[in-house]
Amino acid sequence: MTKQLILASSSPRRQEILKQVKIPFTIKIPDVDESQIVTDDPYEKVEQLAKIKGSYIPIENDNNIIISADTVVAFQNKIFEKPKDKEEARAMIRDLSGDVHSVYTGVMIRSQEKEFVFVERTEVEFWPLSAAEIDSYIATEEPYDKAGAYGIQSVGAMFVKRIVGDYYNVVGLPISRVLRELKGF
Ligand SMILES: Cc1cn([C@H]2C[C@H](O)[C@@H](COP(=O)(O)OP(=O)(O)OP(=O)(O)O)O2)c(=O)[nH]c1=O
Repeated sequence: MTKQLILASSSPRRQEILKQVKIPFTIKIPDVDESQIVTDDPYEKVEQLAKIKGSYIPIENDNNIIISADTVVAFQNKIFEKPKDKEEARAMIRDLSGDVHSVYTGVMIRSQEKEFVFVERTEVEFWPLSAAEIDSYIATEEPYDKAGAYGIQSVGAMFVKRIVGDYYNVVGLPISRVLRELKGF
């Protein structure tokens, strides 16, 4: 029997990535309070949030497979989620400027029989950025619905000098690992 994939995410980027690999899926949006996870460890944070999001969606039959994810940016000992305003976005990009940070995405894959959770990390290096570059970027809509206040897939691409790891992990869904793990379901 064919499996029915359900993406438990409101993120348009995660939807786009899954569409790109031409797997049919439906969307259900988890309504969870992300602030309930209080930890200084980015790995633990995305792992736990992916689990909470994935567990929120009910499994209706044994064909259902649910995929959920959570992404954060980690720089030194700080975790950057979505900036709440312009000042926070500016502070995040300033911190990331001229330095290397990590992007962590936690993923949960869940069926009636089993569940599997994993975390991927991608290293991203930013060019040193001028105050004018940062100001013109935070004046756009782009930073505000993205962890770390930038989108590598959009205008934020101009900040990126180098990455090590899966590009799609930065955008919010490490698709090649997801596809590999799905074979076990
Ligand atoms: C670093 C980075 C993050 N992001 C996005 C991916 C995620 O959508 C978002 C991090 O927020 P998340 O809380 O992981 O996800 P979400 O709230 O957008 O969606 P949902 O919880 O419903 O699944 O940041 C980019 O689009 N590009 C980037 O370069």
